[in-house]
Parts: sequence; structure tokens; C-alpha cells
Amino acid sequence: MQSILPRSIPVLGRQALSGKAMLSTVTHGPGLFGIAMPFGFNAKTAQLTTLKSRERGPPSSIDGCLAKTMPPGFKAQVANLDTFKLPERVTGTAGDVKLGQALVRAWRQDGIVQIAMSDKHMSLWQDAKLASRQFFRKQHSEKAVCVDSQSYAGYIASGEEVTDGIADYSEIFTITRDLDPSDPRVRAKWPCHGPCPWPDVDMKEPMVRYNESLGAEGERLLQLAELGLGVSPGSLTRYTRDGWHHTRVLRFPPRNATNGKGKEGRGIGSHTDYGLLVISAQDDVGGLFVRRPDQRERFANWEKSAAGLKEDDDGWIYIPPVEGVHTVILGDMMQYLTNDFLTATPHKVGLNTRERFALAYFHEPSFQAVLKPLDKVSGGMRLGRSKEQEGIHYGTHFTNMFMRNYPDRVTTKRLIAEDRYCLLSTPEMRTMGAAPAS
Ligand SMILES: O=C(O)CCC(=O)C(=O)O
Ligand SMILES: [Fe+2]
Repeated sequence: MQSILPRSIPVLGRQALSGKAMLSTVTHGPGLFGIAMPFGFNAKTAQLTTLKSRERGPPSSIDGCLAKTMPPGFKAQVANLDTFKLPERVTGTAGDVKLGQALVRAWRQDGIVQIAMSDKHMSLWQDAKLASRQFFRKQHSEKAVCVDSQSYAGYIASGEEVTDGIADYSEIFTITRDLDPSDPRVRAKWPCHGPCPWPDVDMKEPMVRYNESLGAEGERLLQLAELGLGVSPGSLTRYTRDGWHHTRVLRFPPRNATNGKGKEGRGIGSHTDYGLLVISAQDDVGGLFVRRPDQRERFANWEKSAAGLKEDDDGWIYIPPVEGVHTVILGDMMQYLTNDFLTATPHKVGLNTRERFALAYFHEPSFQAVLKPLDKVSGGMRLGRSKEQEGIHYGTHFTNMFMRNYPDRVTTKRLIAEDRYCLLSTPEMRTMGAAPAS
């Protein structure tokens, strides 16, 4: 099976392309907005467009349409990414290896890949999007009660989350592992372990279905990444047994209807996410920007916060919405495991002229995992130093990040008041060791 849509273009066609051929720089004046959006092109159309614009040279009118979805006030190159199609199962065939290598190459070049949604994913995403709209439309008082003092799951009002000391305008419902109060880990007061305070089944059911299917996609992507990196099967996926996967259901207000708590036009500040993969879907509005891997921009979010990194600098890539695709960026633990060969993707979200809905699914190591860098993969900088390290306990990294983002949340206050943090260093919390030498 071919790895990239459509069948009429060469597999791994991206190799023939210089990165520049896919990007055009656009600065938006406010006058450009209100023009019809390009949503409605499916992944296949977008791919064909890429091919056409390559043949013609200058950006096509469709490229221009994609660029017009960029939020006002931002300057960035506009991506027109290839779309990969995943096999239903990864079995290690020559085709799987080629696809894995192409994914690794694309992550190293752009920091992001586009994956075609299957019909099933498409319908799960439509249902989840509808549930999200219905939830965010509720009265503030109905949403505000969806909070839990033991887990970080539940509602986060616009202006509550903090990135690099500045309030984000995103309004969020976070879904973490939904644990009954009688669960032994909850009773033992493990940090971040507790129920998900769902508003109702109308929200719960579609979200649970969506997350389950992305869990399977995350595993296939990790298996392909193992093949692409040339490491033994299980080198990455051993950490996701009992993975601490979670999801952020996001709404961004239009830029002229915020509550004045954050910075004008900024939805979420520049940051990297914490685990292995972030698999996202966005609606037709547009707002996501990423930075490509750059040897000159070194960071390690688990050692020193990467929040706010280069936020107002040049060099951002705008990722326009394309119907029928997931985007996949990399998290801190992928960077740590691969010794910087694959780096976490810095990204940020700008507010647009219309409200925007997105769903970010985080495919993560187990809370109890202690990760160790892979011997066989080296990005240069960290090799040697990383080998001597004790490894990273994912639960501690996750807890640190959530405490940093929500300093005033009831969950953070209870965690501190009950001195739960010290439990993170106990042996029961670290029951997954490092990968055996491959
Ligand atoms: O809105 C998006 O597309 C991305 C959101 C994001 O970066 C996050 O939730 O961490
Ligand atoms: Fe993010």
C-alpha cells in the first residue's frame, strides 16, 4: 500500500521537495479577513494542490486561500504539508519501514506531520466537535462546577491557564484517566489521580469514543517511529502500556470578544507538550503555529521551562486547517528518549476573527514510567550526558507541568496542602523501568 495520499504521486514524494517549495510567507492585514475559507478541501485535494503548486512554482490560489485563514497580526510562513495515510496495522513490512522513515524525516524537517483521518475517525471527530460546542455554550456556572480537587480533569475558564506567566484565552475541558474515588491510587492520594468531572453523558460518550480510537492511532505511530528510527520494537511502546493519555477539548474566543485577562490576539503562548505525541484536530478557522526543529534553538522543557520560547520572534510556521486530517507533533519525552534526534515541537495558538474549536489528544507514557534515552539514537547534543542520567519519571514531569500551568487551581492547592508531591519519589510510583538494551 502506498504511504502518502494520493496514489498518483510517488511514495515519499516529499524527499524531492525542498522545504521552501512548500512555504510562502504572508503577513496579514485585517482587510484580508472575511473571505471564504478553504475548508472543504479534503486531505486528498490538499495533496494534489501541493503537487500542482510544486509543478507551477509560485503559490497557487488555493495556497493563498489557506494563507487567508491565518489570524490577523501574525507573520509566518504558511505550511502546505503532505498527508500520510497509516496502515490499519503495523507489522514491520518494507512498506511500514519506508513510512516510518518518511514520518521521522518529516518530523525532523517540519516538526509536524498530517495524517489522513479514516472515515471512522472523521465521524468520531464530528461527534466530538458537536459535543464540545454544546458544552462550551453552557452557562459559566454550569461549566465552572466541572472541577475535581484530586485530578486536573475538568473545566478551565478562559484566562485561568498560565503559559510563561501570561494568561491564555483558551477555554478548555481536560480529560485525564477517569478513576473512581474507590480506586486504590486515588485512595492512596497519588498526585493527579481522580475522577473526570463530566458535565453529562452527551459530553462523556463521544469524547471517550474519540480518545479510544486515537489511542490505537498513537500506538501505530509509535510503532512506525520505532521502525523509522531503526530501534527494536517496543523501545517506545513499552512505555505506553497503561499510558497516561489525556485530551484537551479547546475553544478559542474570537479576538474581539475576550475578557481582558491575557495578551491581545494570543490564544495559548509558545510551549512544548509533555509526553510522546500530540494528535490534534482543528475546525476550519485556523490559529496553530509551530517552529521547525532548529539546531540553534536548544531547549529541554523537563529541565528548564520552554514556555514562552521565541514567542514574538520570526520563524513561525502557520498550519492552516485542512479538512479530514490529524496533525501530529512531538512532546518532551520523545525528545528525551531520542537524545534530541526528534525534538519536541514548540507551538502556539493565535486568536482569529471567529471562535475556533480544536481537540488535542496527548499520547503519553505511563504515569509510573521511568524513561531512559535510547542508546541507538543520537541527536548529538545530549548523548553521553543523558546516558548517565537516572531517567525521567513521567508522573513527576506531568505533575510539575500541571502545577506550573494551574497555580491557583483547587487541585494544586490540595496537592500542596496534603503534601502529596513527595509520593512521586516512592518506589510504588515508579514501577516501570527503562527499556532493556537493544
Ligand atoms: O489549538 C491547537 O491546535 C493546539 C492546542 C495546544 O497546543 C494545547 O492544547 O496544548
Ligand atoms: Fe500544546
